[in-house]
Amino acid sequence: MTRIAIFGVGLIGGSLALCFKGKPGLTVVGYDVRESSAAKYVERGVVDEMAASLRDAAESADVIFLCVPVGVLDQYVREISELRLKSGCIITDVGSTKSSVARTAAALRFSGATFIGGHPMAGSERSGVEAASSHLFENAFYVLTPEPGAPAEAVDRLSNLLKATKAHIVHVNPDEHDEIVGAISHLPHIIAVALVNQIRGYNETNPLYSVLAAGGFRDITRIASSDPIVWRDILISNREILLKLLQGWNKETHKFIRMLEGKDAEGIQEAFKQAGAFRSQLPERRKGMIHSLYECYVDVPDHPGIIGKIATELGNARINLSNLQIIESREDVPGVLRLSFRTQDDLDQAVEKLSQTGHSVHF
Ligand SMILES: NC(=O)C1=CN([C@@H]2O[C@H](COP(=O)(O)OP(=O)(O)OC[C@H]3O[C@@H](n4cnc5c(N)ncnc54)[C@H](O)[C@@H]3O)[C@@H](O)[C@H]2O)C=CC1
Ligand SMILES: O=C(O)C(=O)Cc1ccc(O)cc1
Repeated sequence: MTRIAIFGVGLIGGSLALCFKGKPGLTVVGYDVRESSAAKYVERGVVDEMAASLRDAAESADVIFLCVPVGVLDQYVREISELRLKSGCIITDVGSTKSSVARTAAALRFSGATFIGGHPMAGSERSGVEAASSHLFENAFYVLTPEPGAPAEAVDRLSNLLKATKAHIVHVNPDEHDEIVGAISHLPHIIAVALVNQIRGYNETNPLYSVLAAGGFRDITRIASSDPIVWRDILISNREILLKLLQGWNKETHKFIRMLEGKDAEGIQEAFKQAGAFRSQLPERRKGMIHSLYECYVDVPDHPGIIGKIATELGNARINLSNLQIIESREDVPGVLRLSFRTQDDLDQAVEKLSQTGHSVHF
């Protein structure tokens, strides 16, 4: 039996637990400092057992997953290094930054255990075990950041275990990870929050701002609803890289200021053209930072009942819809529905079914 201990059974810890639970040869033990989190994961039954203490969970584990906010990660790693761990035990984490925890772990001795940093590159703006899903990591990248001297046997064992997530394992150096993920995930979160707060300010004097906020605003700001504690810790942990990235962002916004001041129509057009060309090259259906679910868009002509009709068609074909959102629903323009599914298979079946029945489906 391989005993897996999950510390911090929230969105990511709970999703990992659901991937492992019920697999032959695996037992999943949960531990959370917060009573409210522990009560929720026990109630949802995402783990086989609940540990009474961090020591109990760690000392009996073959693999330990640290799924706590980045700000307390180093402290957990230090605490665990002082325990009598099983020989061959693997300690890994899921933190969104990797340099700090890698440095902390490299300076510690784990007597017979190995630390291997990790970061599943999938998630959502939701948090807590109630948002956990065994499908969360399917098709996403799962970054591992093993030290050059880490035993290959331990890295292979962890990679094999992670097959249960259906994610693609990639090895990246911790500093390079923080630079890239800073740019593609942390900076966008800052921009989304800053943008929402800018509009929130205008809305205080005129509530029409939020009334009229349409699909584009919602699309670009979804991640502004992310957990404040988790993101406070990520940004502080990656602050040096983010300060450089924000200078780059300032340059980009200044380009627009100059183009608008100079009425540079060609420059504006070119900026949209270049951005569109790069964006259209991004992997379409691979899950990752942008798509947290399997999604497609369906054009809906503006007549009553069409939304119900589409939902019924999918229901009759036993295709499970996980979410449905109207992106645009003004009376004078055709609408767009965003349909979300939990698996690639459901999405593929839905696309086939809706295309057969004459709907225009796109991604
Ligand atoms: N949210 C996301 O989409 C992703 C998050 N991550 C990383 O996963 C880790 C966990 O994030 P989530 O699962 O989203 O958060 P969450 O808030 O859903 O879960 C965090 C869990 O850690 C527990 N916890 C333990 N010690 C804590 C302490 N001292 N202070 C606060 N909470 C404590 C909480 O009770 C909670 O159950 C973070 O390090 C984050 O950077 C990685 C990939 C995606
Ligand atoms: O919801 C989204 O698009 C995300 O960006 C999810 C996410 C959040 C944090 C991570 O470290 C990795 C992925």
